[in-house]
Amino acid sequence: MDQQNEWPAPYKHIERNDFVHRKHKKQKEEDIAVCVCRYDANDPESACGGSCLNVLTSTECTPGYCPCGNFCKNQKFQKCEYAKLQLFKTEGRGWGLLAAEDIKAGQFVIEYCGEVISCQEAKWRAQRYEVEGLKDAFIISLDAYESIDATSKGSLARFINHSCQPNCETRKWNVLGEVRVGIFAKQDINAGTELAYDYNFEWYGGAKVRCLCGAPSCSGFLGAKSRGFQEATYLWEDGDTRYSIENVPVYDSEEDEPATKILKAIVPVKDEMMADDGSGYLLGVDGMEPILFPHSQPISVEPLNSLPMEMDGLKNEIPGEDNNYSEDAQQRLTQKSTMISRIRSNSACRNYHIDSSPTKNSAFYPNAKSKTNVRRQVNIKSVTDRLASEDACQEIFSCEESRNLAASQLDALYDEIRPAIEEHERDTQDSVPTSVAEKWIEASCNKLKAEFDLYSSIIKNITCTPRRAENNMGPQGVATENGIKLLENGIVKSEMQGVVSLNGSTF
Ligand SMILES: C[S@@+](CC[C@H](N)C(=O)[O-])C[C@H]1O[C@@H](n2cnc3c(N)ncnc32)[C@H](O)[C@@H]1O
Repeated sequence: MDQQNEWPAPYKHIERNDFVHRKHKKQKEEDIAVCVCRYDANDPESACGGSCLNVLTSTECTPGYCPCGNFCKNQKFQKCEYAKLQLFKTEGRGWGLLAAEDIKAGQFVIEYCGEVISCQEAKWRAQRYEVEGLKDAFIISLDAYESIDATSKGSLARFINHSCQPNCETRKWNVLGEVRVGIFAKQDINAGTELAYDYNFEWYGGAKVRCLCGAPSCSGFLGAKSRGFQEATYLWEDGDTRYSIENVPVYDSEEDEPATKILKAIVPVKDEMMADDGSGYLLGVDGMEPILFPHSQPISVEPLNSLPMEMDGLKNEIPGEDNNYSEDAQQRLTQKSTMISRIRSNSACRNYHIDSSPTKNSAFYPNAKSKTNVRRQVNIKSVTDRLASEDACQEIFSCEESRNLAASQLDALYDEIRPAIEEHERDTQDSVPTSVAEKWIEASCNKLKAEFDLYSSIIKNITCTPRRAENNMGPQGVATENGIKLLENGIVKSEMQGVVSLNGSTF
């Protein structure tokens, strides 16, 4: 067997993500989530087990802040608490990874490490790799804005193949303020079983690759449901037989199929794994426990269990069709008003997202319509022109003044915190410090309250105070230019009779 088949293509083994387009974030003290666990020597679960508040929100405890100190069990990414794993050569799917010990359902298996790059860079790289003829794709999506590329730097997780009936899954965790991707067991996995997860929605391979997972419900291609896959333009090359079905043993019936498949395993000893091949790359798995299997001895690999396929539940938040406003109305939006459109809490990160770029989504979903908060502006003067009561007009003007003040305070705050927002947009695009978000929320609430007071005052005074004489008003019952439609048959008609009808009562 030549060198190319004997070893995987060289790559640098890392156990921490390498940030290529930005710096690693420094977690701010105010953003550290501290749990309320207390270590109890008689109960190992007490030190940040399944009921730890941080575990429940997929957040690792921060060393030095966790009340359980060194007993804390919720620092698995940070401490690289991986399962024992074994690299092996599959039939037809290149290299794969198998469990070298029994793994429990839910157990953290390994982190998917690589270079953290922007999604744009991921697209470029995927195209470049395809042009360069790389058959294996190692880019997975981290979030809407970033991807992890394990092509030239990565952890052993880069060798985990895809299955449409996987025994593992990816989960995102917040570790010291950064989102990291872990491979977790979906079920109990016996030693010797190949590990696999469903690449759908994670897949950023440029090329369409026929799936050889062998599952009865196989979708046919890798990542057939993912975004990267749909954008790919791939021409199947005639000579490309690597992933052809012919290369895979076919069993006519269950009796024909051996209970365990003997596969060629690569069983490097630790020194070999860490050996520098002189090219600047380290082959294999430094930092791992020595592999259990003796050198060159064939190992038995259990086929993946045939479980019903579980579809990834990922929902793309593509704005829907529920926009009741006209194109004109949308165009009237100023950029600033749309900048302050949305603050959403991010349960995985416990931070807040201040969306200053409403058009951002469209870059990723070119066909998606952006959902903007269009609000009709009320022409206050046109309303007060219709009211005979000076007090009513004064009340509305005063509410309007408060609303304007709150709006300008929000604008000023935006200018003040824009550097922080923009820094985080560039860095993670996903979060800003809690203190910034809190200020923002407070100012937004003040503005909303002021708006509410203003509109309440308008409605109250329109319905409960006398109007000016009809010849001083616009078309009867309809204030066309301000978007408020006065009730034609109820209030106005009653008012002309000298009474105002409210909820069916006559005053
Ligand atoms: C993340 S790598 C996995 C490790 C890879 N097998 C190797 O040898 O380095 C993903 C690549 O493995 C191959 N692969 C993974 N799962 C596969 C499957 N179910 N069927 C066919 N090829 C698969 C594809 O070439 C894919 O681009």
